[in-house]
Amino acid sequence: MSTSALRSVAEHQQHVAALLAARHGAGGWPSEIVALAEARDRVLAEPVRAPEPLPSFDNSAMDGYAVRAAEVAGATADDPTRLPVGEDIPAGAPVGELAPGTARRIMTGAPVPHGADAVVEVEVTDGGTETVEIREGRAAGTFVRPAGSDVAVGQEVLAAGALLGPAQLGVLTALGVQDVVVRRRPRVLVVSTGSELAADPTPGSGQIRDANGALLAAAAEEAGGVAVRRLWVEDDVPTFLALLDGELAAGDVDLVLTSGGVSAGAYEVVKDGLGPRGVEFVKVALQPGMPQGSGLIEQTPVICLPGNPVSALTSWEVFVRPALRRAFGHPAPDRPVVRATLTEPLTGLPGKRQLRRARLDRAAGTVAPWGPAGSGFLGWFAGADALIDLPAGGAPLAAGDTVDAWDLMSR
Ligand SMILES: Nc1nc2c(c(=O)[nH]1)N[C@H]1C(S)=C(S)[C@@H](COP(=O)(O)OP(=O)(O)OC[C@H]3O[C@@H](n4cnc5c(N)ncnc54)[C@H](O)[C@@H]3O)O[C@H]1N2
Ligand code: MOO
Repeated sequence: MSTSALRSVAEHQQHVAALLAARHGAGGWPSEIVALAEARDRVLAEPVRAPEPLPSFDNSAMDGYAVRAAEVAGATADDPTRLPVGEDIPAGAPVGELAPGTARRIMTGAPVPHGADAVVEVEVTDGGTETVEIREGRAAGTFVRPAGSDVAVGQEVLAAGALLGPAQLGVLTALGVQDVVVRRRPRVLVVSTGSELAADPTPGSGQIRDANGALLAAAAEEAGGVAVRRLWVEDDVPTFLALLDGELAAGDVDLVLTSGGVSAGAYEVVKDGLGPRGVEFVKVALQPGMPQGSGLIEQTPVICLPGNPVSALTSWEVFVRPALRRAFGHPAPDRPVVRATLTEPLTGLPGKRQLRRARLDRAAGTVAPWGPAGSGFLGWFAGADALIDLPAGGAPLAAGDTVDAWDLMSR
């Protein structure tokens, strides 16, 4: 096939993205309520407003003495102010009172007593427990963290679309939020095709294990989805279609991901089975990942990836992962792309964009190609952590030239 007949990577990306974006129609991606403890890495479907202020009471920012600022205003090292010390206020103590003309020892995070309006840090005192010598004045408000000074009650603390990571789960816990409305995780059905795939852990002659099922299920989960089921089917069109129709009847799948059976051979079960049902099979100007299929079966997006495991995983990264994450509203759908310096010469392909497995040295800003370009080298992929993105037709690159690299360690 001449390269001019190939679909561009960008065009196929748009095609897959449109199919996934339309999955739930005008109503948008469905949401569900989950307990905060289950909400890590989920995407908020609705904003969260603070049900209470944070901090919830005025508290001390320092270990020191709660005082009335006016009473210590003139204190200096040469002319300190001496005050009697009342009851200690450790963190966890209830809010109390500060009698006029006194100070109370107070610890970081402990409630500032009524009457006090400043905290003098222990370092500018003599640390006394009966009486205290204050050696520097402090303006009203000093070292007091007022209630609501971080988050005001009713404030939108997190917007719809926020990803719930450590800081977000922390603030929601601090505010007493117990459950959140999040986008439902996309449900991915992973179907590996090929009569060479062994059901048994010890493959017979000519048989192999289902690497694609494992890597695509893991990829779906890494992207924020759920691999609802992982199936294998032999190269038999009626069996394949019966399996698919049965699975889709349940109506609980957002995306069917097949691998294998899409190229030019005699037993192309996916292409032969789904082509007549309206799924489009094209060749994309990409290596690895040239043969691709995409379409709808029973309103469910079906993306058909090539069988070579390196091709399947690269195709996932290029076409499916960003589109799926965009569809359910993930705020960071794309892998970060870094500009890095090649450690050795590299030449792309005349008519295809090429994604080469590579290792990034993030500190040095360098990238080393990792293994051969062919799509049969899954072992090399397993040792890589980046993909060098070589545009089609690129001139030979020398060590020291810069390239774009997709950082597969960053989400
Ligand atoms: N005459 C041509 N042959 C091929 C072409 C072509 O244009 N003309 N394209 C090549 C390219 S590029 C790719 S990529 C592959 C895609 O082939 P299929 O999608 O049809 O995949 P299969 O033939 O079923 O398998 C290819 C390869 O991958 C292994 N495989 C398949 N499934 C799994 C799995 N679940 N786990 C592990 N390995 C798997 C399979 O055994 C084959 O070795 O076609 C080229 N050929
Ligand atoms: O497109 Mo195939 O993925 O080059 O090996």
